[in-house]
Amino acid sequence: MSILPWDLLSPTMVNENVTISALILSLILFVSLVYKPSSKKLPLPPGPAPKFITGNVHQLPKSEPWKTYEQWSEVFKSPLIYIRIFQRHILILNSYKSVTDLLETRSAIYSDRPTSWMHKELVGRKFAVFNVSSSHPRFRVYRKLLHSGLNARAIEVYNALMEEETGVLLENLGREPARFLAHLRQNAGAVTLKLAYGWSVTGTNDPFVTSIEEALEVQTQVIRPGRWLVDVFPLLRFVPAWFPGADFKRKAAAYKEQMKTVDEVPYKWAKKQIQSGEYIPSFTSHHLLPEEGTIPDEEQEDIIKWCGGALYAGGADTTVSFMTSFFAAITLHPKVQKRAQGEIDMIIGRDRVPKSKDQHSLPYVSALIKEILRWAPPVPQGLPHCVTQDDEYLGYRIPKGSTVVANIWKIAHDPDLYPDPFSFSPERFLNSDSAQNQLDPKKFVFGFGRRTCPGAQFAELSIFLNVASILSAFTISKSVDDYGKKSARSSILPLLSRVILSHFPAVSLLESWKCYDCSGDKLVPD
Ligand code: HEM
Repeated sequence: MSILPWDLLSPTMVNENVTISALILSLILFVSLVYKPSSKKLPLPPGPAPKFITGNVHQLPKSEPWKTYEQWSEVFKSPLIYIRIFQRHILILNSYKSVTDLLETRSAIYSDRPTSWMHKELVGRKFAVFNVSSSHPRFRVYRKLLHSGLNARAIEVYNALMEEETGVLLENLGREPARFLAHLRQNAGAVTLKLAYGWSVTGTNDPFVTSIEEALEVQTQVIRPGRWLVDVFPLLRFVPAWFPGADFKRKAAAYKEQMKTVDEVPYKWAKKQIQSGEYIPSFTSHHLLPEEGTIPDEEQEDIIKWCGGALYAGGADTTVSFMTSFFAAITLHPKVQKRAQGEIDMIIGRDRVPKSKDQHSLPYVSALIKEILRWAPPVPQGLPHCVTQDDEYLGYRIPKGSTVVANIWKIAHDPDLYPDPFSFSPERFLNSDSAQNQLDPKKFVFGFGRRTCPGAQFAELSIFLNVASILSAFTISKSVDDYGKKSARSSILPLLSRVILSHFPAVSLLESWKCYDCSGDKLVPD
């Protein structure tokens, strides 16, 4: 019969030596069976030394923080970097492996969003799709609703709408190429507002687009890390608005009103249209008038409202960023443009522009789109996640509540994944043996785990239509200045054998494009 540890403590054992040895033995056994080293003993991931109160605020650059994160990752020879902004602890993931290991494989605990007292509580955005906590019951409902409205089959309903808006974009570019950034904005606004509410944008000064853009600009200020003292000292949220120095409370109230233009104002308009019977089918009408005929209650309406608002907020800037990078890339690489046009001519011909049904029949155009997503990812540091439990990874401790940032830009320029990462080469994704192709950037540019972008398929179709149609109708080239010299700007020139349009003036592209960040000065045009 085997002796169990507690048997060894039996009072029948009289020999004192035996008792002590047994005690020691049982203690060792107990410790080896039960005791696991506490993760608190593990070190935090490395990072630059913080200051006592402000942490690493002084080391954060004003722009392109993802490049600084990459440098830290090299200095500390670690894909994981840990920093602190006042009381906020931030883990930065600089490799595809760490991002998939944590944000995908352990997504059950890495899918929350960080708390922000000013933005979420005082400005009232805690129920916005982007901000809602993964532990809130609404999270699942939002995801389900967005998935059902934006999956590959559901978006077939919107093919005609997207094709129509691409036609408007071509017309605008042809008529007024110098204002092409405004046309790209109009296109993104038109597609997302029609999708969300059935609202038709008619020009570059659309009232909904203008007020939503202004509100989203305010949001950029509100979410700036370290901007609000209340995020550092949450107790300040109880200070009344009239109290001297409580300016943030008054600002929060004003921002709250302004932010309503993102979701409440267009939602109310759509609801009125739907009630009148004169409406264009949209995400909102589809959910307010479900096929089974049930009328949504107040709570369900609130959910539809927040989801509708997320479509513009998620879809507009990202698409514009992508399209701007497309213009930059194609201006700098005329050979790429020529090859893409050759493919369009050969497969689709010249008597029509590409349609949704052509999305998977143009391999070079698809590779070009992947390369733009990689070269200039529209959301270079993703959206912050938050870990809901203490965790351990690669021998490091990751405390519960840490904000987790995925350095998408670094992954997209990792030489181990993409040899010669700063050169622009759609050929990376064109190998006839697909196993030889480099990693498809769609695996990370749309985010991770339970938070991955619900609009990815819609976005892919929308950017395919724009890219393929522009290439089929125009040739984009560097502009020629008054002295006949090519400048670093881009102009859209008509290709005589395609749609014949008049000559276009130069548009200032590269300066504005730089802020989206790609590889900057290192670019070598063909
Ligand atoms: C090229 C275009 C786009 C890119 C690169 C992109 C990228 C992203 C990324 C990186 C995230 C964060 C995911 C995470 O937290 O891990 C995100 C979230 C989101 N995106 Fe997109 N997106 C694009 C277009 C769109 C479009 C067209 C829509 C809607 C029509 C959309 C709606 C959303 C929404 C609602 C979220 C929030 C998801 C959540 O927090 O649960 N996006 N997107």
